[in-house]
Amino acid sequence: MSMLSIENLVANHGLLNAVKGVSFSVEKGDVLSIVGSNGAGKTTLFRAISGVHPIVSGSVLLDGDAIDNVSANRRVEKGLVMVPEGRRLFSDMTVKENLMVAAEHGRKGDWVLDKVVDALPGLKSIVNKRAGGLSGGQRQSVAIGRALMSNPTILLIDEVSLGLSPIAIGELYESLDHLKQKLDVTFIIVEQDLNRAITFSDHTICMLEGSIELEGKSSTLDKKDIYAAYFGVEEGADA
Ligand SMILES: Nc1ncnc2c1ncn2[C@@H]1O[C@H](COP(=O)(O)OP(=O)(O)OP(=O)(O)O)[C@@H](O)[C@H]1O
Repeated sequence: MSMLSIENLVANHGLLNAVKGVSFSVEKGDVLSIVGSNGAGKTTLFRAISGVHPIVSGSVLLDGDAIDNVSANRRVEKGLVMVPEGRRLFSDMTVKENLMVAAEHGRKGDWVLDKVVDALPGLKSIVNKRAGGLSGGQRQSVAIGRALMSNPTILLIDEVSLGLSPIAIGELYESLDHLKQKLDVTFIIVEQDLNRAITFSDHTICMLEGSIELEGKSSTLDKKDIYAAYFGVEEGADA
């Protein structure tokens, strides 16, 4: 049985059909990257899986059980945790306070403040700083740290590297690689940087206009095919 199965999921924004019957499964310990151009439906899909965006039809199954009627908070308690696009930190609170909020509301487990602070780049030196004054890389570290405080079994990270400097991206992926090896966590990431997405993941899905255009093992997918799927180029056309 797959750890997470998405079956024919449909989600709208008003009259706009943003996710058009998407299906895929993720096995325990697997890393899945979702790529696709702006507006492909990646964020809406993530939000629907997390329970913060309503689904029109289809189903989300966690360990074989449909969780469609389970609230977003309960999904976090079950281990399904999302790092949203834009990080969404409490700007007036310190890093530590941001992390402790998640500890109160998430699953209990090994991931406590000291361990989280040690696991992510640069957190130690900013733990008492206000989140509002942090750089993009620092904010992303705190956002991922906050998710870890909920002791996730499945961690969805939307737009891992968007808006970050190359140095911050390098440091962040170094930590994520480390976490991937050490942690019993299944990762699903949305990543604009195709090379990072492919290198970090076991499987890749490319979305186009709300549907899955291409999917496969990251190590065997041809980058040319991914680019074609990304931009919706017809087979045989010049990419
Ligand atoms: N709040 C909203 N209200 C109306 N339409 C929306 C809203 N959010 C997204 N959309 C539309 O839904 C579609 C899918 O958007 P979504 O943000 O899920 O795509 P995405 O692949 O995550 O793109 P991006 O990389 O730009 O975030 C797009 O056509 C987008 O314009």
